[in-house]
Amino acid sequence: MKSVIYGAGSIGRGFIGQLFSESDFEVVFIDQNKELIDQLNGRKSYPIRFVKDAQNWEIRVVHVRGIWSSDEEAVIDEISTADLMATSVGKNVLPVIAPVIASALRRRWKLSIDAPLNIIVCENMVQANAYLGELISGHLTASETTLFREKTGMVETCIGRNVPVMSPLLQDGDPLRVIAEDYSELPIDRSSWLGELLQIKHMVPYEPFDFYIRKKLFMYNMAHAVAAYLGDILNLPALASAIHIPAIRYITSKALQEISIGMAHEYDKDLESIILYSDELLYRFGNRQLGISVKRVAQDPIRKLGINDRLMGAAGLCLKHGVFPGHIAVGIAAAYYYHHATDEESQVLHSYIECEGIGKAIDKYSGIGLQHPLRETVLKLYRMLKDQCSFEEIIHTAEYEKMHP
Ligand SMILES: NC(=O)C1=CN([C@@H]2O[C@H](COP(=O)(O)OP(=O)(O)OC[C@H]3O[C@@H](n4cnc5c(N)ncnc54)[C@H](O)[C@@H]3O)[C@@H](O)[C@H]2O)C=CC1
Ligand SMILES: O=P(O)(O)OC[C@H]1O[C@](O)(CO)[C@@H](O)[C@@H]1O
Repeated sequence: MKSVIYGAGSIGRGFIGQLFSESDFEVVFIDQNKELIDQLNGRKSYPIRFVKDAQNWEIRVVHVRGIWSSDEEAVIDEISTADLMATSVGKNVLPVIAPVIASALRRRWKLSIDAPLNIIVCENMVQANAYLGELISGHLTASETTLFREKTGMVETCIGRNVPVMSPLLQDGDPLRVIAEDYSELPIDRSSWLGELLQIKHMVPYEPFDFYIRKKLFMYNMAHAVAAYLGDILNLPALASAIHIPAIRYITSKALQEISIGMAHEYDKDLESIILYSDELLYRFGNRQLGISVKRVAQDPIRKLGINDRLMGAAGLCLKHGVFPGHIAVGIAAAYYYHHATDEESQVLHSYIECEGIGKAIDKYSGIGLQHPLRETVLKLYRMLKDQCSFEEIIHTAEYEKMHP
């Protein structure tokens, strides 16, 4: 049985590749990084080093090879004959790979391969599966779109394992090595899987799935983002260092408390178990060995400030249930304040704020218009950050705003 993974980066190699390989699939990676592909083809295996507190241990992922994404004919050939597929390229890259997947599916139908192809879409986004499905349909005719719906499962998941961007230090002498957390569950939305489930190690089908995807994005990713944007203000390179700063830990844990209440109400879940998950997150964020950088977590602030993404999506859910998300608002203000020479989106955001002002920016990018209940709070907090107020003053304001929404 053959699996194809589009994207041989942190999650491709550091998570999905391992699970597919350990489930006895051959793993074919597609990536634009030619050097990486050549190395995978030369060695047919790679190491994953798991790090936890002071311990670490290594496994070897075997039965792998690679295809360079510019060799489009080979890519189409591999996808058209795959038994299972996943993507882990980043949300912004999905429009680039969609036409190639469409061509591969067309080839598959021409070859009369009748078995459904399930594509697990491993990107940090609510309904990334539907999004990629629409992008693919955009390259198919009406009758092909019908075939697409009948024969392709666009599978929704949420990735809980954290895998850093690999630096030479983390690679520790092997460019193929990936460092990872040992968290292994791969939850999927059962209703989006077509046909009989394949046996994939650690894959757990859930139905309904909404709770799981929102728990990941609005709790894990939201809290990670809050800590990262605040950590950047202190020029901290490592996320683990940020979360060990008492004021940042306090704001992040209060933001988690806000969304925990929102989530418990929205999904009629036991608050205690959600709070336990929040505590687990704060602990996991402190894993220094994992080498997660502030820059990686903070990257692409425009995407992360989107109305349904981790910050505004979480804030919206809180407001829906009568919880004023004053501490999540600190994260939103800090994301608008984020400005890095190497982060394109932060450059665009910064220029827009310079020209049009922060008021117009929060309306345009996060839908925080004149009537929005968070508007005054975000504006106030943003200005405080700009005036270099201390985190203690920011916390004081966030708490005042909570009491006087
Ligand atoms: N790293 C993590 O801990 C987690 C990441 N995710 C999500 O997983 C997805 C992938 O993230 P990472 O693996 O961290 O990113 P990454 O940057 O490490 O990997 C992406 C890979 O895709 C390749 N790529 C980019 N454009 C391509 C193209 N046009 N054709 C072929 N290959 C291309 C890159 O060369 C790279 O190897 C993202 O959507 C991310 O939000 C989700 C949860 C955890
Ligand atoms: O991958 P994105 O969407 O840029 O978001 C980064 C977040 O995703 C992760 O890679 C894990 O979900 C974290 O490092 C961080 O919280």
